[in-house]
Amino acid sequence: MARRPLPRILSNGGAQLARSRELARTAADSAADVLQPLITIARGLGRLASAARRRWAETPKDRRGALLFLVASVLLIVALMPYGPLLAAIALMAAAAWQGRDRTPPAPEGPDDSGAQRLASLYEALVPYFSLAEDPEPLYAHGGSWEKAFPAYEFDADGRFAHLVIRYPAYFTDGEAAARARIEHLLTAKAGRSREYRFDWDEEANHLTLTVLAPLPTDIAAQRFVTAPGETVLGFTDPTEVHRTLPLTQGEERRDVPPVVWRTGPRSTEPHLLALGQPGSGTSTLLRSVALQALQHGGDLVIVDGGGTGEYACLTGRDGVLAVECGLTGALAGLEWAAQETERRLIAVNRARQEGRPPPDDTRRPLWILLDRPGAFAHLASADGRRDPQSLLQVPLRHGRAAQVTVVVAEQLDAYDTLSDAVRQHTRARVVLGPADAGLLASVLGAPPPTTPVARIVPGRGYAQLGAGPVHRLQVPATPDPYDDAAGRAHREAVLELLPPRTTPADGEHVPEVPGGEQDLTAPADQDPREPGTRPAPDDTVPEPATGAEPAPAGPVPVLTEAEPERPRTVPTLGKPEEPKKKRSVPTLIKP
Ligand SMILES: Nc1ncnc2c1ncn2[C@@H]1O[C@H](COP(=O)(O)OP(=O)(O)OP(=O)(O)O)[C@@H](O)[C@H]1O
Repeated sequence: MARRPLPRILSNGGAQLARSRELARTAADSAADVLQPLITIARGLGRLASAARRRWAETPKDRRGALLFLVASVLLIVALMPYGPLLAAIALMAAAAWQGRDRTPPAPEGPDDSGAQRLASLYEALVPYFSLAEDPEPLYAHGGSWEKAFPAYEFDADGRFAHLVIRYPAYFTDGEAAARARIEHLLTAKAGRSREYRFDWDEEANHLTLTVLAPLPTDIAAQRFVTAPGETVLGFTDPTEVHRTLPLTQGEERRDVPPVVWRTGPRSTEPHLLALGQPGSGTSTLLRSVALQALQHGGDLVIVDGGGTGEYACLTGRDGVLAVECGLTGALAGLEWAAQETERRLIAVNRARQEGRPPPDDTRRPLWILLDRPGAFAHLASADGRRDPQSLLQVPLRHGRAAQVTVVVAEQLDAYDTLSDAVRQHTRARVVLGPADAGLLASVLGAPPPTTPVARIVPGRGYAQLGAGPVHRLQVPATPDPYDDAAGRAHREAVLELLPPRTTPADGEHVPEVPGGEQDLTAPADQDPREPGTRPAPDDTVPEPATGAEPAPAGPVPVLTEAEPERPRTVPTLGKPEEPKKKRSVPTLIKP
């Protein structure tokens, strides 16, 4: 059953409190509107009373008696006159209303001088794009007035555009990407290149709205996100883009941030993910973040690291991590096992369905195949005359969804062409991190982002698109390698806290302690903490892997012989009927 988060008011009250505050503010505004005349009269009475007090204080003491006598006489005459008290009350109220009127001078209409100058210069710059010689009543003409062209505008404290609505003539070809791009480019230049903008084209009304976007938060550390099983937070985006927020903690601070949530599993329409980026843009960090979340939801992980830099060493030997492979031989073995496991699950699920039983438990635990830089292996494999590990992803990619198998591939942008067709076809969830021009983004994501590229890109910053959905700006939570001394200590500690305990090693197996591991983040630089966790490629050869579509020969799953005592599960011989009652343990890929 999906785990529901506690009502927020019980934990920190953030969203609920904000909603209550909003309601209270609306009620107060409505009440203020209704009670406005009363408020004005009361304010006026107060002003009259203080004027009377002032007058009394200014009157010399010897003349106060005469003044008092005069006031008393007036009051007496008024009281004795027919309708006197009524007329006096009306006069007093009128005087109070007059005195109590709002005297703040109205805000000046229109922009100040510098704003007007900006609008006029932008108008002139747009004339060549939005005018035609044959137009008898041009909206844009040199020396014309910008008032009709810009129905709404706002400036920030520095006098730069914060929001702008632009009208354009109906004949402008707003359906053409190139024509739009020219206008967006010009507006970006005129509004300042250092910021990010969103452009919304209303083709029906011939309106273009420019909105300045605030930078996405870069200080969000890895943590237990409040998500349901099957949901993975890829990162965080703009509040206008998604209708959901996640409660986050940052030390003492709590806040709600809109996430980009990717759904996996049998009902997902984009069950596999491809993350691309320039070197250093943060794709490995994204994979680490996905891995930690998968482990949080009880998934099993097979990690294959083509980069070979040991960035996943912190996961080696952890409960739920079946393998962290960084050599070609290990990668082939791990991926072949994953392909066979996918087939086994499919057969088991199918058989259960035919027999009218629910799918067996050992097919329900999510299996994640995380592959970082497969292009490096493709090159090695072809040089060595061996199989490209990517070919083993065919079955998990094509059929993994029904078998709770999810594939995540990270690759560098310039190696996009080295990805197999299966990877490109079946990874419908896409992320691009780091600098990339609009054309490249459109070809990788499927649609161009509706925002301008950012001038200075921090690691983990990019765009995400899930299936045919909108393109979101994305900032991946900081999930550094905890053994990377260059990363911030708080962020590394946050990752260490999320790591599951180490799996109890099977007989004779020794998972070495990582020097300076969880406790000591200040290990000397000359110690390489990554080394012990990673498994170098063994020299021995692996059995020639079976093709994804063909059933594997009967016998043990290659290389993977260690038993995991806590979670015995059956691994049937692929393509053959499962032998009743004969159980084999799930292989642990850590040690041959
Ligand atoms: N979301 C993020 N927040 C903060 N720092 C990040 C983030 N993503 C990456 N970094 C930092 O940027 C650096 C590069 O990150 P990472 O290794 O993940 O990039 P990469 O794309 O995998 O590069 P390469 O392929 O060259 O290894 C690291 O120091 C990492 O800590």
